[in-house]
Amino acid sequence: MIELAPGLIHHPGYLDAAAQAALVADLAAILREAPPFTPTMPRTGKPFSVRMSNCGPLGWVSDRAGYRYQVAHPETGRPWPAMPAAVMRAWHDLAACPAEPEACLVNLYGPGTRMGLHQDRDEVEFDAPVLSLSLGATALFRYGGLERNAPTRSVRLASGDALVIGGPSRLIFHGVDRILSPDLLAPAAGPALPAAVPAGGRLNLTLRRVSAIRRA
Ligand SMILES: O=C(O)CCC(=O)C(=O)O
Ligand SMILES: [Fe+2]
Repeated sequence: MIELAPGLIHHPGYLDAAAQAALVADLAAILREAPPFTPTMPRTGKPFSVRMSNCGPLGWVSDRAGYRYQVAHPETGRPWPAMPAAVMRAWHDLAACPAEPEACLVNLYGPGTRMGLHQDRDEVEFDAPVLSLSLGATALFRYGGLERNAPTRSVRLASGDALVIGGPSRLIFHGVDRILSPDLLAPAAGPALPAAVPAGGRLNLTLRRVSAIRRA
């Protein structure tokens, strides 16, 4: 494990090849039950380039009305599928949090998809970390400080990597500059991703505690 900044902990190769393949199979079923949707920007309605789904009791959505968590898929109206046991295990293993995660956002990246610099701040509880798991093509992940204009660095997130965004880094600005094509890397790729993910693409899961942790 590598502490990139206080509370920002990279676990390269956290999931081995077998665990990645098993998680991809779980995600294929989740994406059939809760098909990827294209979120749009608040106010402008401009579409994101990343497509999304969720699992767990709550899911993150965005449209003209704003960013929010909700219990149902924005297009099917159905509840989100349950979080796979493997992602719950990763949370218990890495999050150092007394409460369960409530949302697992599933981001689908194609080779040209980016995600602009942002903070994850739609949750009520910031004492819990955000736990990220990556599958498929490697991403160039950018992270900075608590102000948008703070200096930034980047790290490659490869298939099987976990990243804990917590503690003093919980509200850092971060984003995905680009998805690296497999031929630039050795070894390439990771497991074959579900059909809903574009060829040469990437899946990223972020587990989040949304509501306040009840303290004794
Ligand atoms: O794909 C990633 O590595 C980051 C995703 C992210 O920042 C988010 O979904 O809020
Ligand atoms: Fe984020």
